Amino acid sequence: MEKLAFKLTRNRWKDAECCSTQLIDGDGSFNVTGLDQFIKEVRLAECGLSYAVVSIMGPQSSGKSTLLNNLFHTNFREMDAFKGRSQTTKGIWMAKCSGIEPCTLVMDLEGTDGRERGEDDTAFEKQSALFALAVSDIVLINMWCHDIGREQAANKPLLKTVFQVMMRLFSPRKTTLVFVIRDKTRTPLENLEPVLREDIQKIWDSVPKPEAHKETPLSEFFNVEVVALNSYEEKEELFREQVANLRQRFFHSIAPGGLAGDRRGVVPASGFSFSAQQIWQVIKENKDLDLPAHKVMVATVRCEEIAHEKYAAFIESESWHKLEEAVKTGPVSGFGKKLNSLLYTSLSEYDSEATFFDEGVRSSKKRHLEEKLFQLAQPAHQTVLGHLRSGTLEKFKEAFEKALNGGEKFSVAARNCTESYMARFDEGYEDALVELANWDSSKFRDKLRRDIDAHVASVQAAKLSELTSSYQTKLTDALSGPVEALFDGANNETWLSIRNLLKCETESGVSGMAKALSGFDLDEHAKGKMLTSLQEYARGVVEAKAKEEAGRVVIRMKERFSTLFSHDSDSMPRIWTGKEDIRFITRTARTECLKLLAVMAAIRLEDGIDNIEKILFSALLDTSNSAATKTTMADPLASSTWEKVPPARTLITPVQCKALWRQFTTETEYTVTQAISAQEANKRSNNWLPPPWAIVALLVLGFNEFMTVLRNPFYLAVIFVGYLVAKALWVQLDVSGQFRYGVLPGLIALSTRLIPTVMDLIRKLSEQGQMPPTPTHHPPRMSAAAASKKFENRSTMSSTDSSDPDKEE
Ligand SMILES: Nc1nc2c(ncn2[C@@H]2O[C@H](COP(=O)(O)OP(=O)(O)OP(=O)(O)O)[C@@H](O)[C@H]2O)c(=O)[nH]1
Repeated sequence: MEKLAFKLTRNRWKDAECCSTQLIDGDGSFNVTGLDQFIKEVRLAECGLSYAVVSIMGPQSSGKSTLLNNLFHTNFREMDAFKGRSQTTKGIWMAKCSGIEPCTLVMDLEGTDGRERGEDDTAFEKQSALFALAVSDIVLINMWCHDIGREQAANKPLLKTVFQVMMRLFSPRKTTLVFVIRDKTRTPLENLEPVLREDIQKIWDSVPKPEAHKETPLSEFFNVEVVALNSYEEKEELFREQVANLRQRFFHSIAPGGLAGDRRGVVPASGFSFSAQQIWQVIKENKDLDLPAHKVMVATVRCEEIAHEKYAAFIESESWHKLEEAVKTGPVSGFGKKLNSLLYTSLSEYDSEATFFDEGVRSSKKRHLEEKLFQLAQPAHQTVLGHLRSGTLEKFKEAFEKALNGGEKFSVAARNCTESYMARFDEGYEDALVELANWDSSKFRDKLRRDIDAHVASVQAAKLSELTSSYQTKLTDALSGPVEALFDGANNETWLSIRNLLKCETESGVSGMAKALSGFDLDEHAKGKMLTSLQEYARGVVEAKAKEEAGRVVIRMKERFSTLFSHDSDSMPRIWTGKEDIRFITRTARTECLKLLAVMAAIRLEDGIDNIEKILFSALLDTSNSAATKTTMADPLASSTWEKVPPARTLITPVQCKALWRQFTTETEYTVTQAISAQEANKRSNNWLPPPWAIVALLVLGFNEFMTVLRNPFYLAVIFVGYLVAKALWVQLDVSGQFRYGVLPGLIALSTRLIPTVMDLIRKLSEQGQMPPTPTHHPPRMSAAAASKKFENRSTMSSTDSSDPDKEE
């Protein structure tokens, strides 16, 4: 039905094309589709504000369509003259005036006073009149010439209606009313017009007006023009001529001074369809029509629509898709310009389409569109900046590492690389800058700067830590071994030597590190702190070593005691022959051990004298300080602190010293006892002669037997042989050696060795008896085995009693 209502017809006006559509049907339904199609066909949207709308009102079958078709070369349906007067135009029709500039639309309204609707049905008449007044710039009022001055004129109710509804338009636009007098009589127009104007004024005066317009003249609302035409039916030629003249007045009707009224309420052409729909809806709902508010409303809706269209077009555009995809994979060269151009195109399209709408609405909707577009595009921009930031950071790291590996000073490398890569970021930042959006993306720059600084700081921390630990290792190596060696030979000069060593090594380490630190961008405070820390570390190494040595002081003391006790002044091992003064040796060794204990008792890295050694000697070694004295005096070691030595520097407290000394003496006592035992045994072994009284008694009592033996050579020989045998057995059995450890062990050892030794002797003697006499005087050459055996025997003999030369003989 709606499709049918729209027709594109080639009318009788030769080459001109005329479009027309039924805008509102007889039932008051608005033909939205038909109108939109019509607007598209006549390309009304492109007209902006350059278009005009003309309507015609008048009694039914008064030749309205005929007039419009002749005047605007349209193709409205006309009544067939031969069928009689009946209604042909239902509702409101619209067509484009052909050949008139600017684009002029004309509306043919259903005739008033129609028999088809019945006498009382004036609702549609009023509605269509109000619609025509709200939408049109020019309203033609078609009237019969013979109705002028008549009380019962057909157009009187129509005019009343027009004036009444005009009051319902808030701040209405000034409309031009062109009264077209049809079937002009011979009465000249000059005479007819005053009568008509009088009629119009009367009607105006009779119309009830709101308080605000009580005194408002007609001219405030309308420009009244009067035109008279001869009868179309009777004087067609003349009619056409007059119509052609009238047509001229519709050219450039919207220009200043043109036929159209003021243009205050005009809506842009692209909003015409929506505006017309809304006006009709308001009229149908019988509400007051506030044209200014309506204009804003139309602007709002249309601007919103345009903005939405532009936004959708932006999203769908291939350029945007490409750009959006490209930024996902990495930085895009010229991103800012590309995005800016896309945004600019979209916004300028909006501007050009919405240009004729209310400025306030237009700007606000543009801002909204901008916001939406920016919101859509900003993530892509941020992605680009994200790529730029992370890429720059990675490149910075590489360049920085390369510069450091190339031997550049840390601070110089850090400064140069930072400046260079921040500048590169700024270039990329500029490239990605979207002028229209002017997004504040400084946070990316700030973040990059923070990341670079953090990286530099972390590398610096690592390098400094590396440097510190290298110097610490150097100091540990330089101090640990020497300090241990110094403690090993602890004496009164030990701590002085340690202090000198510490000072020397610390100074060397600190100066080396200070030189290395000059390459870093450190303030004096931080530098000083690091150097102090190194000094403290060196001191710590010494202190730790001292603590470690103090922990094993008893072992050290025992070693020292053992060395001094068991070796003489030439470091030769002692043999306890009995001549040694064990007491003196023990005391000397213990004195040295006590010195060691005194050295290890406290850390002495500062100059200063303490009396630890004195206290230890007086308490532990001084023999004059007898037990009696000790009982009367307080024990100087019954304390947990040393005088003049703070607890932090104390390694072994007095009480601990006492306990350690006790442990030491107990553990070394056995060595001393062993030495004493060895000495006594030695003495015993060397003292085998009987006591002198026994010798004297033996000589006195055995004098006669002795003389008998001396006088008898046989006895002498037997005694001599017996002596030799006994002597051989003594040597073989090492009798003196066996009895060194006591009588019982000596007897047991001898009993086990006696028989084998006797057997061996007999065997040797028998071997010597069987040996043939030597042919020469030279000593016989011994076989290797015999020589070896002899050597063995000699060495056995010498080892058993090397100190006794008689035995060897
Ligand atoms: N007397 C006279 N008749 C005319 C004139 N113009 C047209 N007519 C005739 O009037 C009749 C109605 O013409 P339309 O143009 O259809 O009139 P209308 O006002 O459009 O009719 P509706 O649309 O039905 O209201 C036709 O028969 C025309 O020939 C004129 O100037 N004088």
